[in-house]
Amino acid sequence: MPPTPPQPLLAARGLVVGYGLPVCPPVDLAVRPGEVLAVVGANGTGKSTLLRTLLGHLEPLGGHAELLGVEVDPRSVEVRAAVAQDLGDDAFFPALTVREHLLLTCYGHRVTGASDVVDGLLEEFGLLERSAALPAALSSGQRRRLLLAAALARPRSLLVLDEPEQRLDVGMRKHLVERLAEEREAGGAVLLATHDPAVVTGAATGVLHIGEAEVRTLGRDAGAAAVAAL
Ligand SMILES: Nc1ncnc2c1ncn2[C@@H]1O[C@H](COP(=O)(O)OP(=O)(O)OP(=O)(O)O)[C@@H](O)[C@H]1O
Repeated sequence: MPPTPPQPLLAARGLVVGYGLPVCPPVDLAVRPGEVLAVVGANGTGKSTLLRTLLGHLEPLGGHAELLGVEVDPRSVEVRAAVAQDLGDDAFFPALTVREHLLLTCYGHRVTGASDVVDGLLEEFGLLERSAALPAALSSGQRRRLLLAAALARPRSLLVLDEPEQRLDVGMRKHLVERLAEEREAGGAVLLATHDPAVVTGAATGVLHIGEAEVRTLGRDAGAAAVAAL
C-alpha cells in the first residue's frame, strides 16, 4: 500500500475571494508538509487577496478554507504558533532597531538562544551593519530583508509570503530561492505569491495559476513558463 499523504496544513475548496465581488474564479488548493505552492498570475488577478483570505484577514465570499484542519481563525493560539507570514506590509515599530525587531519576534515565540538566532539572521540577510538602525533609516530592500528575517526567526509549520522577491537584489533573490528549498527539504510547507520564474523553478513543488477565466494547477516547469510569459 502506498503511504497515505500527510493531511494538508492549508486547504481550500471552491473558495471565492474578493471585495464584495469576486476578483478571480473559485480556488481549490492544498498545501502539505514538504510542499511549496507558488501562486502566480498577472497583476491584479487576486494573488494577495487569496493569501489574505486564506490567512483569515479577509472574509471569504464563498466556499471553504481550512488552516490546520479547522476553519481559519487568525487569532487562535495554534494558528499564531504555526503560521509565519510576510505579506509585504511595512509594519514596524518606529522606535525599535532592526536587531530589536528580530529579538522581539524571538521572545514572542519563545525561541531559545534568541540572541544567537538573531545574529545569524542579521548576517544571513546582510543586515549586520544596519542592526542598530531604525526602520525609517532602512532602504526599501533592507526593510524587505528584515520582514523575511522576522518570518524566519520563529518556529513555523507553514510559511506564507507575498511576492518575497520584491525589492531584493539579484544576490538576495538567489539566496531566497535556496532558503525556500531548504524549508521544503526540512519538511516545512510554504505558500507564496510570486512573479519570479526562478522562485518557481528553484523552490516550488506546485503552481496555482490564477487567470481571468480559470484557476489552473500546473507543474513546476509549466508554472515557471507561465510566469515568464506574463
Ligand atoms: N482593499 C481593496 N478593496 C477593493 N479592491 C481591492 C482591494 N485590494 C485590492 N483590490 C483589487 O482586487 C484585485 C486583486 O488585487 P490583488 O492585490 O489581490 O492582486 P494581485 O494578483 O496580488 O496583484 P499584484 O500582482 O499586482 O500584486 C485588483 O483588481 C485590486 O485592484
